[in-house]
Amino acid sequence: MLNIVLFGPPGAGKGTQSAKLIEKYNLTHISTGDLFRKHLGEGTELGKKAQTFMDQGRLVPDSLVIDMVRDKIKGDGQVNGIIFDGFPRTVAQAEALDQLMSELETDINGMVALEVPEDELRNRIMERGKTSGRTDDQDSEKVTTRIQVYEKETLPVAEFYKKQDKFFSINGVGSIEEIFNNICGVIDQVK
Ligand SMILES: Nc1ncnc2c1ncn2[C@@H]1O[C@H](COP(=O)(O)OP(=O)(O)OP(=O)(O)O)[C@@H](O)[C@H]1O
Ligand SMILES: Nc1ncnc2c1ncn2[C@@H]1O[C@H](COP(=O)(O)O)[C@@H](O)[C@H]1O
Repeated sequence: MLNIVLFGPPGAGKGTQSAKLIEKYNLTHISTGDLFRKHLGEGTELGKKAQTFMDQGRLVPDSLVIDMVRDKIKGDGQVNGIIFDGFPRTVAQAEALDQLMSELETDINGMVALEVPEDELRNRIMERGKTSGRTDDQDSEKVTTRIQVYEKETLPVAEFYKKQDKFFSINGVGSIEEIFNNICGVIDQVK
């Protein structure tokens, strides 16, 4: 299996690049944000529990996220590999993912981090908010909270993968194609 964590702040381009990567490498896409939005749309209990946190731009509690990812992976059955997008977002989630990978007798090949300056992130998110229907995209204060939460709670996850020699940084500014080619360069190295 080829398992990649696509990492970066809100608006860095993880979803955009994931769509291209799953096609090229025949992988499964697990975006915890997309999964929560699906639960929200279907009005499930999990969706209701996640909504308050998502509306405020805060992280959904680890136990809910980890159980959802475990169910998704086990439910998907045999796959070629997985692109994780927006997960893990805390060190506890990263530890749980390692545990999950070992249960499946596989491992994370690498983390690819998209680096994008804050001004550019804000522009991208506010632009996306015009059409995404995401309430957390349309309010500048919520965007600020999401970026602060990323810096405080999520950036330490990069250290977790650096310690395992699995961290690769990519410039996330430029054309989508150019960034894609650079990510593929890393994946071809770790696969
Ligand atoms: N290289 C790029 N240059 C300019 N805009 C981009 C680039 N890549 C993606 N975008 C745009 O920026 C916005 C955010 O991209 P995307 O949704 O892929 O980010 P994300 O990291 O998945 O965000 P989030 O974590 O908030 O869901 C989208 O509107 C997308 O079209
Ligand atoms: N891995 C996650 N941990 C906690 N909370 C999460 C996680 N993934 C998504 N969320 C919640 O959903 C929104 C939107 O996520 P995007 O990745 O930006 O689509 C996020 O702000 C959290 O509230």
